[in-house]
Amino acid sequence: MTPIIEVQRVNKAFGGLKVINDCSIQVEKGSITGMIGPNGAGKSTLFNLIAGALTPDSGHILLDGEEITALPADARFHKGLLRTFQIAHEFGQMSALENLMMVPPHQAGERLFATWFKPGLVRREEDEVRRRALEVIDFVGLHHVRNELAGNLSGGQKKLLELGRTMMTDAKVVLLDEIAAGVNRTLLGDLMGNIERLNREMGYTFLVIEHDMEMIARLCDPVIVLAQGSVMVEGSIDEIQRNPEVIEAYFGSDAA
Ligand SMILES: Nc1ncnc2c1ncn2[C@@H]1O[C@H](COP(=O)(O)OP(=O)(O)OP(=O)(O)O)[C@@H](O)[C@H]1O
Repeated sequence: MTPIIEVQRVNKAFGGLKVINDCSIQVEKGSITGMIGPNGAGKSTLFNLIAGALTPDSGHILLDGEEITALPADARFHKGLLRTFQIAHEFGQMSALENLMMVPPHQAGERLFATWFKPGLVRREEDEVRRRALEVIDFVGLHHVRNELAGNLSGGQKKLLELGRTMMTDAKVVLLDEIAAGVNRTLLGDLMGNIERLNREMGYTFLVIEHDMEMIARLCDPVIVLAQGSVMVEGSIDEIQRNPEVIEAYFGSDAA
């Protein structure tokens, strides 16, 4: 196994409340790893620690073998670790396509001197960004609404657009936080299909927090179950669903 994310014996408390408890996980490069657990288990806190929105009290976090524990979120982003919905939300008054074109950092068009002295270069880069944005909008199935204002898209279409914005970056690892919430089943099917394709065809690794078990079952292997801030079990969805400890944690002792 080649881990792309490693969380090593991480602890995090808020005031007196210990939320992450000597927690260690590994996410294998090229996997779609799921993370589930009862409410309050610490899933979002762990995501915040991995993405850099929070700093651990102790322990280490590695990306592709490199220690990132002390790096701020934007430095982690530039290393290819991306949390969806971390990029600013869509610009409602711009079209879906323009929203994708806004994503690439350091566009030459934004550099004043480049605009003055190298207009040809700026135009070429803009053409390239536009070509890529058109490819991406096809990929996420939003070609038919590419010229609609992003603010007029449905909630599910906005999530597809967000996934598209992820693809405009050079992300290697994407943290998906409860993306199924509020998305209708048809669009959710599209979203899952696109995540699978990004994984298979473009080598993205995903770490997914999700309450929607259908989505976990279709996409994720392995699945990590977090309880009280540390890993309770890890395995395939079938192993997880048969595990008496997991059943107990979710449904109480009566169900075990
Ligand atoms: N900034 C904070 N300050 C104080 N307590 C916090 C903070 N963030 C989270 N907590 C507490 O930490 C615990 C774990 O929260 P967290 O959101 O990580 O759990 P979760 O597994 O993501 O839960 P859910 O499935 O309900 O989203 C909860 O008891 C929560 O109240």
